Amino acid sequence: MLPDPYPVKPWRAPCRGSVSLPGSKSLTNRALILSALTKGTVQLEGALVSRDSRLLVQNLQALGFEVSMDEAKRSMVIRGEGGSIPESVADLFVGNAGTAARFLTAFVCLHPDGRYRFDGDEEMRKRPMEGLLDCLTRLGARVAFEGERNCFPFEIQTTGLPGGNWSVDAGASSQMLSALMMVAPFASENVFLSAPGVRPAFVQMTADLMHQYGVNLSGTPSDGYSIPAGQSYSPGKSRFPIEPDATAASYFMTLPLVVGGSVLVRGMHSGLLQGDTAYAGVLRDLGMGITEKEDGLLVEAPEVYTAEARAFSFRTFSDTFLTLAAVAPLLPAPVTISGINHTRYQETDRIHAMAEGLGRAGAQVSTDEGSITVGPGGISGSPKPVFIDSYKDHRVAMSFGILGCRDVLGTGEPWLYVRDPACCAKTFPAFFEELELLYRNSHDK
Ligand SMILES: O=C(O)C1=C[C@@H](OP(=O)(O)O)[C@@H](O)[C@H](O)C1
Ligand SMILES: C=C(OP(=O)(O)O)C(=O)O
Repeated sequence: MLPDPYPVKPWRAPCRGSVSLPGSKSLTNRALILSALTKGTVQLEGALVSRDSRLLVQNLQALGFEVSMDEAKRSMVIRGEGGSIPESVADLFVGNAGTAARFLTAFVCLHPDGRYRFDGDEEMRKRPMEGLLDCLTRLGARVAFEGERNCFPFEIQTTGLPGGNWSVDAGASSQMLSALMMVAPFASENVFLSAPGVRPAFVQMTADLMHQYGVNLSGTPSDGYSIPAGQSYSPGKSRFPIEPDATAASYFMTLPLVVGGSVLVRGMHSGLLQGDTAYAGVLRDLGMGITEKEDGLLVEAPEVYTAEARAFSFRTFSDTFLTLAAVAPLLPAPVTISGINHTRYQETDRIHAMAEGLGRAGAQVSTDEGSITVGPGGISGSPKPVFIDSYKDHRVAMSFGILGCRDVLGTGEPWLYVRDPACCAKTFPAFFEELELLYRNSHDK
């Protein structure tokens, strides 16, 4: 059990060594859905074992699928039902997992005569579902809301999916489009699916993974996709490897900026399916050394950072904006991060959470609806401890966990405390343990 609040240990030595990452959340949860739609058994290797993937596994089990998990081996075995959903009635709980919420809502609609009740955490009850529910309703589903309209909890009555033109307003979350793409091959006729203005990165990942599972679709995130009916999913091999999580990588890639030295982030490279690999480009722009090695990405602190104001759009890899925002006060000039208005409706209002935490740490921060600007300085050697509220958001906790590694007091004594560090369990249960391991490795003489 981690202490709460968690005192982050400041580093007295430059970083050295390597780190291994958990499996990608986005790929694990997509592969679980696609595997459940195959006609055979698929074993996922290197899968993410965390709250978000467990929720998807438990819900698939509640829907009658055979799914087993070997946590130590990071392996999951799923028996697909070829596009059928065994149970016609189930009670599903999606926690605060956006992927589970959106993917499963579309997935259950494959049942020709189903009735499913959905609920989630209090925070999930506020997250956007409207575009997806509107589209599914137009396709024949009926939704009864227990509380606020277009929010969890609700009961959805399903009738199977007709083909034709499907369009979805996925501006609030690209997961709504991904959810519909994955079930579209089982519609009764060919589907043309469009979502004008969608953020493309995770949609491209969905298309790529569908290809890897043997399904034909043509198009692009911005133009829409044609998805022929009558296809079936099969990865063409019984073991399917899951990439390491590129968003999780961002924390350790940023560590040398805070403490100096270098780190090898195992398994990371620019050719992964995950759009969040683009974060490496931001670090490179800031002057960090990024070298592709055979076994991962070597990230090195530069001697000096460019002392000019910087502006970055994080629109297509916004899960990593928190990582940069947290350490921005340590840079010599202001940093503006834009394109992130949608993150106000994720695990928490992320722009607010980051601004509030950085303010507590003494940083100069300004925000508007879709951006945050963080000035240099302000993280001074005040002996007063800084307590960071995680807002139950794993990425807030992990980002500030990296900032706390800077030895601002010059004594090695903790100055930054992360409240509710256990919220990392959403995607990276061992985050603080991995950070401590790297600390020990770097401080070993
Ligand atoms: O499809 C996915 O796996 C994801 C899409 C993104 O969500 P939004 O499209 O809601 O921004 C991202 O923030 C989330 O962590 C994972
Ligand atoms: C936005 C995120 O998660 P979710 O899948 O719940 O949308 C995230 O992991 O940063």
